[in-house]
Amino acid sequence: ALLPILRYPDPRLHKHAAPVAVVDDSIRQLVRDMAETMYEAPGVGLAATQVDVHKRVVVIDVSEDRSTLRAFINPEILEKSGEQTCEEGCLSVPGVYEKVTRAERVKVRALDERGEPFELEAEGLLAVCIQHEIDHLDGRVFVEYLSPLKLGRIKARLAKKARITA
Ligand SMILES: O=C(O)C[C@@H](Cc1ccccc1)C(=O)SCC(=O)c1ccccc1
Ligand SMILES: [Zn+2]
Repeated sequence: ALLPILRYPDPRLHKHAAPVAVVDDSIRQLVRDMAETMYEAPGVGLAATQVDVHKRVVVIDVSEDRSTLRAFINPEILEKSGEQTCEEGCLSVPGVYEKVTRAERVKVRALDERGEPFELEAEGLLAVCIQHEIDHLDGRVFVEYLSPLKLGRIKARLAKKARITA
């Protein structure tokens, strides 16, 4: 099912997600709904926080042909190296694309949809996306890395847009 995506600056985007205790059918259904929502947006990633479910679940698909869905449950970054500055977007902050500097490579450990632990070394957009999504689980939104001046302008623009659509 398509899930509604919270829009910044919704305070629920700043809640800290709780670890998943058991990867059961309800978590697998959440992964399916998040994947459907991500592909429809469209996006290359989605964190459960963004659909107001405060559990540590992330889906990512950075493949060109949108055919490689990856689920990360209770993801943890084990190692980070290098630096890269990448233009990022966010489904919770529509229409805003800004450069953010993050680690170039990450080694991440997570559970898959079967509840099996796995480790993945990622670089490029996949590494950027993993860091962006884990930030969501920790209640962080990428625009908060920008200067206060830029963040102020973004908030003003979003507030204006919200007023018109309201
Ligand atoms: O808000 C999110 O987590 C999704 C976000 C993930 C992300 C994108 C780029 C850099 C870092 C993190 C998005 O997917 S924004 C939309 C987007 O970038 C995109 C959409 C369709 C095709 C390719 C990219
Ligand atoms: Zn985002």
